[in-house]
Amino acid sequence: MIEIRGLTKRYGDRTAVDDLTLTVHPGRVTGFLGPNGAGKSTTMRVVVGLDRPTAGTVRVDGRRYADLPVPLRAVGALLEARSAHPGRTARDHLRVLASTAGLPRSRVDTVLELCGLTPVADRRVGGFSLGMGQRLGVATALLGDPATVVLDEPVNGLDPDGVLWIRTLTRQLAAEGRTVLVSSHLMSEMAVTADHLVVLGRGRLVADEPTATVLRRAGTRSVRVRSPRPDDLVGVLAGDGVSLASPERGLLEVQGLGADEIGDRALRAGIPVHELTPVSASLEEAFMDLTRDDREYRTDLRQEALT
Ligand SMILES: Nc1ncnc2c1ncn2[C@@H]1O[C@H](COP(=O)(O)OP(=O)(O)OP(=O)(O)O)[C@@H](O)[C@H]1O
Repeated sequence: MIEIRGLTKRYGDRTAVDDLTLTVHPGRVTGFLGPNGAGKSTTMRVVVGLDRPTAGTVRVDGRRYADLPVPLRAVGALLEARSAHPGRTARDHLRVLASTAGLPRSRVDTVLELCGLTPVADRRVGGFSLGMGQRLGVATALLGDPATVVLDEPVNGLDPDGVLWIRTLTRQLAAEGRTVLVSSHLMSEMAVTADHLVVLGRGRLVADEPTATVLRRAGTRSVRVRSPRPDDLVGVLAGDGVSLASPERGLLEVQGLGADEIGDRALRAGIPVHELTPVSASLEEAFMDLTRDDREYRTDLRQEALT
């Protein structure tokens, strides 16, 4: 379990993480979402002891990172910075780490196999593709058979097979009862991988809830209604909690009422309706809504949303 309490991290006058309180529970995959610069990597670096908090505490299985007897056994991490020496083979890289941490040598073969690296285990890391490097990073994270696994953007650089592999692996790790925190800036990926979502915006917690709840909320956003008597329709629909917009004459976008209620009210008032269409938000739109006020690089995100 990861317990983050009142975590603030500042770099000079820039606040990367702002009073974050969060518990990441075992037995499920927690997706850590947020636009670029939201503070995900910083939080993860603090969790694994690579950065010191400006304020607040982080505990893994009830202990501060510095107090963990064998950190690699407690928490394994894939972070953005590559640390493998390019001249070493994957197997040697893992062997050195295992012997430094006092881990059994047998773990090296186990994680090579788990990460699909057995066929390339004796190749130099310098010649690895981005995807193979990413797999080696995951192998390194799992070397200590840790109860907590932290993966920062693990699908970056992976081909579709690799993406599927990460999805299956993270779910398997969670099913084994581990605590699994996986960051991404893509809601669509997290929606199919994570049981629970934590969303950051500008270093602050924006959402912390089951993926199913986010998806349900993203379900139906508004209803498009076409009528030759839009003004009369506005009269019967307007009210508390209802918002109405008319992007063109004869067309209303209604939020706060379901299609059935709108149809019933129109019928009672004898107003003809020519179209009644519930409009769903895409997952990316739901995510954009959650973080609307918290985006640091708006144009970047728009471009991503289009791809
Ligand atoms: N070492 C550092 N020195 C100065 N500023 C930093 C440092 N690391 C992060 N920041 C700043 O802190 C903020 C949060 O960055 P962070 O990398 O944690 O965000 P992120 O959510 O992981 O985004 P990304 O997906 O782009 O990595 C950003 O504004 C970033 O520029």
